[in-house]
Amino acid sequence: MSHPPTLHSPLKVAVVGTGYVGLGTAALLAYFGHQVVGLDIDQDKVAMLRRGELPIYEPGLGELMAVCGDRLRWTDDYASAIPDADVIFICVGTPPLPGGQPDLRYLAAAAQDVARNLNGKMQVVVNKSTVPVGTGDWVTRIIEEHAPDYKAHQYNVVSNPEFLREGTALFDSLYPDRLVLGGNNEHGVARLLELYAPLIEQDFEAPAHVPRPAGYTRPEVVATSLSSAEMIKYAANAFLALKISFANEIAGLCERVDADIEEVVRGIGSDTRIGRQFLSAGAGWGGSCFGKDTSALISTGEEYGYDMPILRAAVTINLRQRQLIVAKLQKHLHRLQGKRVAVLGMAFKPNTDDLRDAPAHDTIARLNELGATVVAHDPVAMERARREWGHLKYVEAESAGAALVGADAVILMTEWKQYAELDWNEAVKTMRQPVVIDARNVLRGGLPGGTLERIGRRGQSQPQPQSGPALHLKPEATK
Ligand SMILES: NC(=O)c1ccc[n+]([C@@H]2O[C@H](COP(=O)([O-])OP(=O)(O)OC[C@H]3O[C@@H](n4cnc5c(N)ncnc54)[C@H](O)[C@@H]3O)[C@@H](O)[C@H]2O)c1
Ligand SMILES: O=c1ccn([C@@H]2O[C@H](COP(=O)(O)OP(=O)(O)O[C@H]3O[C@H](CO)[C@@H](O)[C@H](O)[C@H]3O)[C@@H](O)[C@H]2O)c(=O)[nH]1
Repeated sequence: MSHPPTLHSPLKVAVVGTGYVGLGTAALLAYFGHQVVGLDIDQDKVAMLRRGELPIYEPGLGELMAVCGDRLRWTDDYASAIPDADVIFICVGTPPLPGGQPDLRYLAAAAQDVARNLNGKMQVVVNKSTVPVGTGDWVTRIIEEHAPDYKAHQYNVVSNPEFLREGTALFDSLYPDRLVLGGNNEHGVARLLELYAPLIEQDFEAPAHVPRPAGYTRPEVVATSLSSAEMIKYAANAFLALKISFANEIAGLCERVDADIEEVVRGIGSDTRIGRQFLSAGAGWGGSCFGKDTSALISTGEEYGYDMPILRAAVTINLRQRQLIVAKLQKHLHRLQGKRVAVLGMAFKPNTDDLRDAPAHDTIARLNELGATVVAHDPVAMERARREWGHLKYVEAESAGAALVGADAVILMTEWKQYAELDWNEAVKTMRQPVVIDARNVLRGGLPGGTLERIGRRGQSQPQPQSGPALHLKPEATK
């Protein structure tokens, strides 16, 4: 493991909320040499972190934290974290309310507790949570109301939205495309530039387990107004979600006209104006952000009497995509009552145990409704599913191979590397009916002795003779 940089002016940082974003922020800043305290009201989380355990599965994060030593500590006590901090990041959750708007109660509570513990000496409050435009000003007002030593304009909140992806949080944090800093608090923005200097200059030794990619130089610093920074975060996620829905819509047409979405995407994505990323057709997007943030943007539009038809369509296509998976199953198995269906992958994407808005949830729920017996497996999310998916009926499988034994069909829901690397030609021989629904377009080639359905690609509706071409991996699936 490599060593962190020697900072000329380490700052004291408090990170409020130790979810994916809070942990990523705390680890990054401590790695850069700052003194960081992570604060959470969830005492179990704090106890785990103090024991050196991670409450989430995020590759490489534990290793990075381990080299930070006593530059990184954890607390549930605002009074021990806030008064000493030069910079305070708010990273609490903003989950969706039933109407689509974000629930800002955690943010309000955190802002009040931060305010009550400020020391009146030019501390900088930074919002990293994803919030609707105008929220930063609202947080400033909360601080004005609750900070005992408030001085006019001193605490104007700075917005520093986060763009990390779960599963690759460290890579995204160490080598970001851009750093967005929004606000009219000159002192605050200057402090953030100082805090992020190692990142902006790329003046740190890359950790051995997250090497700097070839050709990467430094992030672009995008300085904006507070409102623009808040809007950038939503617009970025909405655009990525839109790209995926576009690919899925075209994939549906490909199936009907006998074209192949993978070839089409390669063809359009090689145009640099379009780009190849986020055009993988499949079960659609899930996770804690895309669904929540597209809904939040649509509901902000509604607040202003402004319709957002493109975004509404992206959401509709995403829902349709989830239904498509079971429809493909019905095409081969017809009535699903009493059929045994293996589901490989529960998390919303590989390399995370996050189950929020995972497409697998809706698939299992629908299979439950239709009376199928579900056998499910995930390399890391099984335990979390036990806690969070108690309302679903499924049998846990010990391994992917075990899930397939005696099954009438298998749905590959999450493109975990180990699923792609299964010896599929052998595995399907253990099934009662060798029907494979590849909902992430990971498997290539034919499936001798089996029936393969994919998204937007020519499938293989009948078992092929054993002499047919064997399956091999899509190259990206092994990265
Ligand atoms: N998950 C991601 O990949 C990601 C990426 C970019 C941005 N975001 C945004 O960042 C924010 C945080 O997301 P997350 O996924 O890290 O959330 P999370 O739900 O994983 O974690 C939030 C944490 O905040 C804590 N918390 C709640 N109220 C608190 C309070 N008053 N004081 C202290 N701690 C409190 C919770 O106990 C929890 O540990 C959200 O707005 C999200 O949209 C998330
Ligand atoms: O071509 C693609 C790419 C992704 N997905 C799906 O889209 C979802 C989201 O994937 P990804 O964006 O990789 O993960 P997140 O961790 O949700 O990250 C998104 O949401 C975060 C929270 O706001 C942002 O910070 C990130 O920049 C943004 O990429 C997952 O279900 C993926 O399976 C596809 O279906 N096709």
